[in-house]
Amino acid sequence: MDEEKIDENEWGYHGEGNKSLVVAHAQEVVQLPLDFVKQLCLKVQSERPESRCDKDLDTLSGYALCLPNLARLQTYHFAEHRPILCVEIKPKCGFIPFSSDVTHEMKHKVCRYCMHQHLKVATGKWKQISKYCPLDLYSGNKQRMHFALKSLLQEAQNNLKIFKNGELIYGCTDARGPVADRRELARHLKPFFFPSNGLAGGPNCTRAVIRELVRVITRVLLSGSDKGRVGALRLGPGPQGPRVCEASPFSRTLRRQGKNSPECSGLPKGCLLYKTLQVQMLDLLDIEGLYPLYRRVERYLEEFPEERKTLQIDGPYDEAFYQKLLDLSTEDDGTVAFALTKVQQYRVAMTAKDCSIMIALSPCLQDTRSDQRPIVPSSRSRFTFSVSVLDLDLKPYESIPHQYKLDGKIVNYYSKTLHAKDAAVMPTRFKESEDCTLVLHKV
Ligand SMILES: O=P(O)(O)O[C@@H]1[C@@H](OP(=O)(O)O)[C@H](OP(=O)(O)O)[C@H](O)[C@H](OP(=O)(O)O)[C@H]1OP(=O)(O)O
Ligand SMILES: Nc1ncnc2c1ncn2[C@@H]1O[C@H](COP(=O)(O)OP(=O)(O)OP(=O)(O)O)[C@@H](O)[C@H]1O
Repeated sequence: MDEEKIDENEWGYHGEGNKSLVVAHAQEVVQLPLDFVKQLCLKVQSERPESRCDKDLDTLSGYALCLPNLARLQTYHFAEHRPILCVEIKPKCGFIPFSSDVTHEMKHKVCRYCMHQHLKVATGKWKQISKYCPLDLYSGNKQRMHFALKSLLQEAQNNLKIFKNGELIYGCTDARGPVADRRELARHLKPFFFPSNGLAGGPNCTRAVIRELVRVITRVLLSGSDKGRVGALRLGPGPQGPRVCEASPFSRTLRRQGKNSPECSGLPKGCLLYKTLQVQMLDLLDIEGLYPLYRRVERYLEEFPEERKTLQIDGPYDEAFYQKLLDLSTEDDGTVAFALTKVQQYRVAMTAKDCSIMIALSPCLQDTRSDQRPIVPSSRSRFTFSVSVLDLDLKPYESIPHQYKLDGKIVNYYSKTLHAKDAAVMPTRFKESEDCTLVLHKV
């Protein structure tokens, strides 16, 4: 920061430990010298993935967000000398739309993530289709959750990153490939999960280590107390819409085995996944039902542009804004007020559909008690952990038309791909039946 401009009044006492005194900046946003920003840009340029380099850092504003490093443990700030593992998951939308405004039948069967995969591969964003399905992760069923996490480990895309002591050791920077392979990952993880035994290397070791990681992450994701205000956003007695996505390889395998649908355990109410899903489900109408309401607000704003502030389109996202989110009625009375409430709820839901969960784990000593801090056990180890949510800046009002177009594109492309696949299978079927006919001919 520019020394001359640093003002002590913008800083406040935060706390202190044995060695450090911690002060926090009054704003979130901090001011930076322009030269520093320019130099920083040059320094990090070579490390940026090619696919992101079309975007330049804003070197002229001189402002930046100052955030805690969530790859570090958030419950135990002064234990930084202990090794820290951090798993970042971007789970995406965990439910299938239940709105009656949905016109594409496919959207009631296959989740958006699984459909979107086909478009992403076709456009070269990723190389191959992932077996990950958010509905498996959000199912609360351990078997399904393990499958979802293993699928993320196979094909991380931008949905999984793993950091060791703050440094990225596993994940994808872009379609050109992963940062490391599973064997290398297991080598990094082994001291965390098998600290004192000489587990031999090789594929069995890799499998054992990955299994431990998957189990620990599942336990953490299912943990949590039922505190916090998100409880107020509960959408009724239980989850709505289908609980299984027809495209998930997990449910497809079960169907092939004659089991209709996998067991749905449901998520414990206090856990972060449950809370995230509740917020995502504020998207009550789906983009198809929402878009005409957005148009209504737009028409109103065209006529009364000065109202933009009163309607809190660009914030402030304060108590009054929060209170409006609680009105879950879907009965349209034709007013701008109704349309605006649904638009704002949609923006909040979209934010929750795109946020990331950071799970930081640090091995703890055998005598650490779980009433001192949250602890998750693995077979041979115990970890103290913290869970944080990242990327919660509200999705802009202006992105709604883009959402509407993208939705149509995703569904149409998916339907077209399925159709093409069916058509490709058909001639084979005819061929098979012709072969059969030949066998049955009289001789
Ligand atoms: O629309 P989606 O589902 O593709 O989500 C976008 C993300 O793509 P993903 O599917 O996760 O690979 C996309 O992620 P990437 O930049 O592709 O890693 C962004 O998070 C984007 O948000 P924003 O527009 O930058 O605020 C996200 O856009 P929003 O739809 O959340 O606005
Ligand atoms: N406070 C933080 N602590 C640790 N890592 C962070 C923090 N904020 C961001 N990151 C890292 O930087 C990445 C990008 O951050 P973020 O998702 O907030 O950017 P974004 O531009 O909003 O991305 P997108 O729009 O693609 O979701 C995250 O995936 C995470 O790995």
